[in-house]
Formats: sequence, structure tokens, C-alpha cells
Amino acid sequence: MSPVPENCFVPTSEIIAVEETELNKKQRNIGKWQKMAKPHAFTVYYVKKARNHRWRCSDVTFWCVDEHLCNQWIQALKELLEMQKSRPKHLLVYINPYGGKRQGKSIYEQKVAPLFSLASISTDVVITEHANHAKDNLLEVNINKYDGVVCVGGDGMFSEVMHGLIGRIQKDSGIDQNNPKAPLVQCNIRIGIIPAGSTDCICYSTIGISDPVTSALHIIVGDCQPLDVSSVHHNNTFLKYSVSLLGYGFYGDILKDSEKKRWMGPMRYDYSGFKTFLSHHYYEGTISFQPAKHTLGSPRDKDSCRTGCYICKKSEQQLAEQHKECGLKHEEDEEEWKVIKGKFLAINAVNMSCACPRSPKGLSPAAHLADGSADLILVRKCSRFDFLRYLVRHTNQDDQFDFSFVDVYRVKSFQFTSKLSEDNESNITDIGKKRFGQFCRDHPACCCNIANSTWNCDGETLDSSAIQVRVHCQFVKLFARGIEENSKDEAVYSQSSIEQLL
Ligand SMILES: CCCCCCCCCCCCC/C=C/[C@@H](O)[C@H](COP(=O)(O)O)NC(=O)CCCCCCCCCCCCCCC
Ligand SMILES: Nc1ncnc2c1ncn2[C@@H]1O[C@H](COP(=O)(O)OP(=O)(O)O)[C@@H](O)[C@H]1O
Ligand SMILES: [Ca+2]
Repeated sequence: MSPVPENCFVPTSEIIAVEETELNKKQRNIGKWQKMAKPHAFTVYYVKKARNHRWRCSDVTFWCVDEHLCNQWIQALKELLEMQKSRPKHLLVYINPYGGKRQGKSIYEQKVAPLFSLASISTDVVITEHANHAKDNLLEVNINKYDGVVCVGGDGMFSEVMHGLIGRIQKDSGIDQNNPKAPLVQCNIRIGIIPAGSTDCICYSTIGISDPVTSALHIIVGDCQPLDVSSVHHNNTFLKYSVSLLGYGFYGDILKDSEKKRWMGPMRYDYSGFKTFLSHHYYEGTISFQPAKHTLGSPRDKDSCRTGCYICKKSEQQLAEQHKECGLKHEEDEEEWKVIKGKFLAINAVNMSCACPRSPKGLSPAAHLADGSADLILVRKCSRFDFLRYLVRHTNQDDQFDFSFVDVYRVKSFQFTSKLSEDNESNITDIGKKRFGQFCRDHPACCCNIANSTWNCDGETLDSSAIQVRVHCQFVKLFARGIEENSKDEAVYSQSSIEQLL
């Protein structure tokens, strides 16, 4: 029997399974049970909370002499489990075998599949053979027979599955995604993430750790965490959806360089990060945005989004009211736009904190998972030393927004146009541009922008630098509980409380 502290409790919502247990001879001959003629037993598997938001599957076995009483307990506990209606029974799983350190398949088989089978969850597993395999598959599969979709991989793999699901629902509902103002249909099929990628920021920012067993347990207990999603358009063409980082300049350049170095695995981001830091390119452009007046929070808040967050709840209520009023004209279009022109080292729009193992508090520590807004972070041209000071603050407790060259706004929509595309539109000759480009390549130390940067959209590059972005409140749902406050202290478990009842 596993050692368990005295006088503790397990919420039924965190029981994973209950099974009748066959006692072997050795077990029967220990302790007080050896005097029993024929002991009967059952085992309760439950979520045990460890440090740093880590969840583990623990078990405790209860013995008694009375076979009938033992069966009654098994029956009663199984009925309690049956009452947990939000738990998934049948899941569709996509595994990217090439994500991160290429361990997706073994992580799933060794750590996740045994837990799913313990929790009586049946699965259909697809090991992807090429990029977009999962996305294309989701457009044709019979999704109604599943209680959710699980992706094993990184942020890129999550993004692929999310695009498949959202695209499928819009297609089924006859919505044209190319129309930036189209009333999109929410995605109510929950997505689970088993982290096996390079950054795993979506997983880390939604449960507080990047750990496959913890994620599997969040899926099993059937929690639901809504997430804001940004739609990205270029004029009237749909480009992508984003849930974590939409980054131009620094993070766009890192991504572009790192794609050529996939063979390095997750290390490619550190290598390309160092290179991009040294290149110190800045980009000129205009950013216009609509401030998110509906949300209660601000990006400089000291508190961060946690399980049951009241700011996200308030946005949920507002969303429900908006749905009721649907058909009435929204004033969104008439609301004020702020316009900022400048030279930027980085433009980052984040729908969540973007916490990850590299930066446990993330790019915007007070961003909310489901408040219907994104935090727009503008890092203007500054010295290399100052930019390094800014980056280092992502890894310690100091405020990364407390710099004269950094501005942060909470927004519900924004647009960006680079100076180069503005100039192109005003018909500056290409020849002149090429000469300018040549000049700068010959003098790399000058740091000026010889070309546009690229947008990094959850780890995928976008084809266009001029984009229009709109945040859709609580647009997708995850199998997750959010990040729990002091999870270790709250959770206390016991064997003796149940044992005494037997
Ligand atoms: C001096 C150290 C400074 C460290 C600063 C770390 C800030 C890290 C913030 C990371 C935010 C990540 C947002 C998430 C993005 C992901 O969606 C996306 C896709 O993920 P996937 O591959 O799992 O599919 N990932 C990415 O785009 C990768 C972002 C790259 C993060 C690495 C940054 C390293 C920077 C190193 C700078 C080195 C300066 C050294 C100076 C001497
Ligand atoms: N079988 C496959 N072969 C090649 N690429 C794939 C495959 N399956 C998925 N992908 C693509 O790989 C990209 C990166 O995957 P991801 O799991 O996020 O890993 P990483 O975190 O290392 O970038 C995603 O954009 C996804 O579309
Ligand atoms: Ca948000």
C-alpha cells in the first residue's frame, strides 16, 4: 500500500478510477490483515498534487473482510465517477512524431495511454505523416463521435488542430473565414495538449507546467478552460488564428532563422535567439489599435490569471449578453483607434501570458486566458544593452514593462503596416529599394531594416507583413483547469477517512 498522510480528503472530481484488487499471498500476510480469513480489497486511483502545478496519479488500496461491503463501496464510487458528466469517454488523438525532441510517440505510449486506459477512455490515434495531416483530417472526420481532440506536440501542432476544428465548424455553418467581420461560430469541442514540442507555451500558460502526465490528468478529470483566439487577415484574405504569440521583429526573425535549423530540436530557438539578438534589426511601421475597454484588468496588474479568474468570468457574462443581443448593431467599428508610428525591435501581441520553461512568467505576466483581449507590447528601437536588460527581465521578478522604450496596451483589435509596404503603395521604384538593400547588406552593423520582418503566429510564419487582427473572446476550449493558486497547499489527501468508514 502506498504511504499516504493521515486525515486527508480526495474530491470525487479528482478520482481517476476505482478497481477491485486481487490481493496476492504476500500482501495477505502483512500487518493486521494476516488474521483475516479472506480479505477483499479495492484500489482508488486519484490525482495527487505535487510542487509547481505538477499532478501525479497516486493510489490507495482499502481492505476489508466483508465481500458485500467491499462491493458496495466499489459500486458507490463507480456511480460517483459516472456522475462526472464532463469527463471525456472517447478521444481523437493526433501525434506529431517530429515535434520537439521527436519523442511524441513514446511520450504518448509510455506516459499517457496507460492513464487513459485506467480512466476507461477509448481513443483513436493518428500519427501524423506530414504537416497539415491533422488539420486536413479534421475537415473530414466524423467529429461528433468524440468528446474531444488531443494533440501530442508543440504549439505548432496545437495550432494545426485548432485550425482544423475552427475551420471545420465554420465550413459546416457556412461562414466565410475570409470576411474579417464574419460572426464566427464558437468551437465547443475541447482540445487537450500533451506537451512534446519545443516551446509548449500554450500548455505551460494554461496549466502552469509542461509535463505530459499532468496534462493527461487534466484531460481525464474533464476540466474546461476557454481561450481567446485572434483572427489574422490581410485585407480580405484570412491568414491564421493565433492563441499565444503574434510577434513581428525579434520573435519573427528568430522563427524564420530557426526553421532552417529544425534538426537542432528545441535548442534552435536559443541559437537563433542569440543570432537575432546580435543582428539587432529594427523595423519601421504603423500600428493602430482599439483599446479593450470592456475588460477589468490592465497589463500592469500585479495579479495574474488563475483558475476561476473573476476578470475572465466577467468577460464570459458580457459575451453571453452579446449573444442574447445578437442582431443588434455593435458599436465596435465606431470605437476609437489609436495610431502609433515608430521604429520597433519587436511588436508582440499575446492572448495569454506566454509563460514557458524559458520564461516562467511569460511575455505579459498579467494577460488573461479568456478576457477577450490581447496585450500589445511595443519595444522601440533601443541599444543592444537595453534590449538585453528587457529580455533578462522575462526570467526574473523585475517588471519588463518598466522601460521608457517599452509600451504595453490591452487591445481587442489592431492593424499593422510596415513602412516598406506603405512606401510600396506610394510607388517608390523597386530599383531604389534594391540599392538600399544592397547597401545595408554591405554594412550589417547599421541595423537598419533591409526588408520586412515576418510575423511569428504561434510558431508559424505568416506570408504578409500588413495584417488586421481581431480578438474573439473564449473562442476555443481546452481540457485544462487554468493555473491553480498554491496548488500544493490546497490539496490534502487521505486514506484513513475512507478506511474508517469501512
Ligand atoms: C538572456 C535570456 C533572455 C531569455 C528571454 C526569453 C523570453 C522567452 C519568451 C518566449 C515566448 C514564447 C512564446 C511562444 C511561442 C511559441 O508559440 C512558438 C512555437 O512554439 P513550438 O516550437 O513549441 O511550436 N515558439 C517560438 O516562437 C519560439 C520563441 C523563441 C523563444 C526563445 C528566445 C530566446 C532568446 C535568447 C536571447 C539571447 C540573448 C543573449 C544575449 C547574450
Ligand atoms: N509528421 C509530420 N511531419 C512534419 N511536420 C509535421 C508533422 N506533423 C505535424 N507537423 C508540423 O510540425 C510543426 C511543428 O510541430 P510542433 O509539434 O509544434 O513541434 P515544435 O514545437 O518542435 O515546433 C507543426 O506546424 C505541424 O504542422
Ligand atoms: Ca486574453
